[in-house]
Amino acid sequence: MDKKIGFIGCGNMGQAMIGGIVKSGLVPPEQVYAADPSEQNLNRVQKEYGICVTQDNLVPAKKCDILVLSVKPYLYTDVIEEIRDTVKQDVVIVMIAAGQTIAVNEARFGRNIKIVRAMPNTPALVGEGMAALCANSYVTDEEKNEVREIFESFGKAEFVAENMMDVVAGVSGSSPAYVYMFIEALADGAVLQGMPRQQAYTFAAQAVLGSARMVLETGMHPGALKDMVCSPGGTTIEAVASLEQDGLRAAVIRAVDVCTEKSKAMSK
Ligand SMILES: NC(=O)C1=CN([C@@H]2O[C@H](COP(=O)(O)OP(=O)(O)OC[C@H]3O[C@@H](n4cnc5c(N)ncnc54)[C@H](OP(=O)(O)O)[C@@H]3O)[C@@H](O)[C@H]2O)C=CC1
Ligand SMILES: O=C(O)[C@@H]1CCC=N1
Repeated sequence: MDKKIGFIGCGNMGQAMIGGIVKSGLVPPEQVYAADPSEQNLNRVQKEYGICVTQDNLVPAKKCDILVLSVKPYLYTDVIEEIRDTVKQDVVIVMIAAGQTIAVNEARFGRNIKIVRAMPNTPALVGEGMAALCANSYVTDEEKNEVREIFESFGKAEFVAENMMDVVAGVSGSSPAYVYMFIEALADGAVLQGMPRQQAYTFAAQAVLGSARMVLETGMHPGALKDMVCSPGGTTIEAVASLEQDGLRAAVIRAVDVCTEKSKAMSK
């Protein structure tokens, strides 16, 4: 891709996306820019990925064709105020913040600005991200495809209606955190039964990875895949019955629901 891609904010999500883009070879590292106040963050990405780094937000604003606003949601007002007179006329702004709507941010730019709203997740760093995208009417189909290509360079990406973005936060933006809790708990269970901790993380994480791939690659219903593991009178059904009793499903459904509601509340 012959485009310069910039990041304003180079924390957890910015670094995950930068890592994903550079590792995929979508653009050479010298076409990727990151601005952040933290020298430590900048040194890390500069050393690891060889991209251009700066503490001045106006550098990527001036140079980049696609500019990702990867700062915390509450900083959007100030950052847009800072960059809006410097960005290229036809720049595509990619907003990844939870609860930041296209309409509110169009108004902050105060002109017809191209905006793609996205909700990615940190597994982008290892090429297994999941992102939802939506765009305003100023973004051309070609530009939508370019932005999709960026997100697909480190995982899967789908365009959705903007009113789906809150639930995307609940089901894939935030859910890596719940999955890590599940992996940690699986490993704790194994440690309780005598397995060394590091080995327990490998066994737990590989079981989760393999199960996720079974869902995606076989296309089978998750319930049918679960049934294939449960031998009658065997070990698994003991564990499944115990999880049902302890409310695993209800807890997870509630977690996705409160996360989605929080994202909706942040939009107001
Ligand atoms: N983390 C995740 O899994 C996901 C996050 N997001 C979204 O990504 C955005 C960033 O989140 P995350 O990466 O977790 O947050 P982080 O705090 O890890 O990263 C934000 C970075 O922005 C820097 N920063 C602060 N002020 C400015 C400024 N004025 N100009 C430029 N950079 C600045 C921060 O520096 P300092 O620390 O020195 O303040 C920090 O390095 C959020 O809006 C979030 O909603 C979306 C999907 C998933
Ligand atoms: O916790 C948050 O608000 C961000 C958005 C999705 C994941 N992390």
